[in-house]
Amino acid sequence: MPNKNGTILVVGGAGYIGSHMVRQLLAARYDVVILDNLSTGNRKLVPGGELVPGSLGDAEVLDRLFAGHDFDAVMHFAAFSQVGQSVNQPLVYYRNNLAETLTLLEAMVRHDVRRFIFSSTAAVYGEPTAIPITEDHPCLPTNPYGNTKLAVERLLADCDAAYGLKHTVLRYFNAAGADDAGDIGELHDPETHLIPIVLQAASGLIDHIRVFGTDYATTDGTCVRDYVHVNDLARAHLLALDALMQGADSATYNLGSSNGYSVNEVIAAARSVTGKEIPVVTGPRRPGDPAILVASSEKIKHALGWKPAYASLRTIIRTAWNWHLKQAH
Ligand SMILES: NC(=O)c1ccc[n+]([C@@H]2O[C@H](COP(=O)([O-])OP(=O)(O)OC[C@H]3O[C@@H](n4cnc5c(N)ncnc54)[C@H](O)[C@@H]3O)[C@@H](O)[C@H]2O)c1
Ligand SMILES: O=c1ccn([C@@H]2O[C@H](COP(=O)(O)OP(=O)(O)O[C@H]3O[C@H](CO)[C@H](O)[C@H](O)[C@H]3O)[C@@H](O)[C@H]2O)c(=O)[nH]1
Repeated sequence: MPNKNGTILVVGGAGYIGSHMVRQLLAARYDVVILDNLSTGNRKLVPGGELVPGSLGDAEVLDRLFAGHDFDAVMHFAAFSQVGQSVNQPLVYYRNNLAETLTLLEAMVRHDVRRFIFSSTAAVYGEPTAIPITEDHPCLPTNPYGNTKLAVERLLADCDAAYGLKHTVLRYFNAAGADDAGDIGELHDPETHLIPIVLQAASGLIDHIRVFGTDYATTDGTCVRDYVHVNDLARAHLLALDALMQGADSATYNLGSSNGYSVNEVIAAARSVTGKEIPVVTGPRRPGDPAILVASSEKIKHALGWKPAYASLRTIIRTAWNWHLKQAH
């Protein structure tokens, strides 16, 4: 049966969040083309659609892609996203996250594709002055990664004004969990995110989890974050896509659960879900980590009716554990 809803280019669709997006788009009967250079992604995460290996900074590849398909919209997940690495290699980050995105936007304008959904981040806010963080909180990133994302946000606003490029900016807080089927999930090498590392410690793949800092001004001294399920992130994109298809104006939304959990609380929840001991050692703060990041997601709730379906941290961890166990076998 032919797909009826449209054709979407998913850039970075072989990555963690992008692969969950591809699955939801296919389920919602969109045709999906994935552009991914597999730099941090993995072919085995791609759940369907047409994978075109290549870089979004390659104008020739883009021209061929846009000439060969009638895209209704582009979803852009491709980026490097390790904060610490961005501090040491800013040129690599500005090249990959900003310059390559410029090439993609140029191709879109050239081929008259004017709907765009962008994966931004809580890192655009920097050190928050108020919690929960609303979208009108000042944007003062504290690292090059956040700077590159904010630069793209500003570029998008200018492209809307000049070329009518309608876009939705989605500022994710901490993406976590895996699809319930257990066949796609977080697969980074090296892994830097808390929950997958905690689960590696639970299964004995690593000796312990190191807690970065126990002297923050939080209830137990460890950093507080807002964990949001990867399928909830993908569902927000579907809602944003629907809105853009119906002529919505450009908008910026936070995506979080609005609940904050400390690193110690995440470890405790993981112990309870896995039934494993999870050895912990404490270490110094990781440079650049704000003490508390918790989203207000009221704006997208009101505008698009989005609400996380995976509301509890335990449920989120359970889906990640399910994926982790299937990986091991
Ligand atoms: N994971 C999180 O908690 C989180 C939080 C906030 C924002 N984000 C943003 O969400 C997006 C997806 O994150 P993720 O965790 O799925 O990352 P990921 O590394 O798993 O996925 C990124 C994908 O993009 C591809 N890619 C990177 N550069 C490319 C290029 N130049 N050309 C083509 N493909 C390229 C990679 O191969 C990979 O498949 C990123 O933009 C990230 O900055 C992630
Ligand atoms: O081995 C570890 C790994 C992480 N942490 C702590 O766990 C918390 C969560 O860390 P993650 O690395 O999982 O996530 P971040 O909050 O650093 O980063 C997330 O949010 C950022 C925005 O602030 C970016 O968007 C980034 O891409 C996204 O993964 C932090 O307090 C971190 O210090 C540890 O204690 N030990």
